[in-house]
Amino acid sequence: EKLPNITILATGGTIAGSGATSTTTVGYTAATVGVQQLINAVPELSKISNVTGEQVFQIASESMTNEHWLTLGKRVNTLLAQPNVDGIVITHGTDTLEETAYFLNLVVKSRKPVVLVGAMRPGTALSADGPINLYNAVLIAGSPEAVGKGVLVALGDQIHGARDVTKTNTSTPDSFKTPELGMLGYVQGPKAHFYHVSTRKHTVETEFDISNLSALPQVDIVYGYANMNPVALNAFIAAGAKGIVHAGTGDGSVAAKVKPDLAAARKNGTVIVRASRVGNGIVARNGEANDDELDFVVSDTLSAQKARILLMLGLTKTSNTKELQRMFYMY
Ligand SMILES: NC(=O)C[C@H](N)C(=O)O
Repeated sequence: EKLPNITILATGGTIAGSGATSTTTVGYTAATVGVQQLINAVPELSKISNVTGEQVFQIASESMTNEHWLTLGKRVNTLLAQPNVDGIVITHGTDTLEETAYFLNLVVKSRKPVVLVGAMRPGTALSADGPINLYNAVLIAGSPEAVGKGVLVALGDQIHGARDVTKTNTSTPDSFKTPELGMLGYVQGPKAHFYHVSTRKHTVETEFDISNLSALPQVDIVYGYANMNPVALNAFIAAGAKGIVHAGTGDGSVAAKVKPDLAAARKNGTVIVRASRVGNGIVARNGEANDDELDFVVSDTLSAQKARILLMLGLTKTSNTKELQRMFYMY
């Protein structure tokens, strides 16, 4: 039987981290180990695939930028256009892994599997989770069942979809979950078992094209809380934000002290997306604010950090808020 050809793109993170002792599970250094060493640590990979490694970046994922995303997205598209590449695995820090996954879910132009993988413990730790997670990710990326399912995330023997997965715990190994909307499946056997797919469009079905982009429009997030004031919002506007995601309290509610400035920002041309800090549920259009009158967009169920990504990509196509709202209900 012919083994699938999988390219591992390494970007850093804890999966490439090392600590002082085997019990160092916090306070280690992320992004120290190179891609070949990650591959060598899992000799079982050669039984399930022909793996090739490529070091794209070597960073902790809290330092991920829009420019990193454009570089990574273009590299993924170039590789997947080659007939001798069957799938891609991306090793990544877990802090922004869900954001990179969702970005790629919207801009990868291929049905071939793309699987992001990270670890909550550095490779030097007792029960390091990186090696088994990497093995699972390569297995998924080489599975015919993973074709056409959008960008996937592999941690803890589970398969998650890029749109809905999120990091839910600062430090425990079971941190990655898809609350409420549900994960896609398991790795067991060793085999990828799928049970769910998202109904939202992704990869080859989207209207986004990054091939000629060297930057993305500036979009920032303002966070809602009791006693909130409009200082951060206005600072972002003054710094040139083309879009603002308002991570509001509850169903995306906006404090009375902030609403006039948010409305003014929209009148002056900034696109406003109302999201929620809650983490689950739909932000109701014309619920906690009169979005039709204020000309705001709602995030649907996207978290603020993912709404930021969709708004940036949406703004590369249009600044029409009806069109942008359509995208938030489509992706
Ligand atoms: N577990 C991790 O990977 C956390 C690390 N700070 C990162 O995102 O790069």
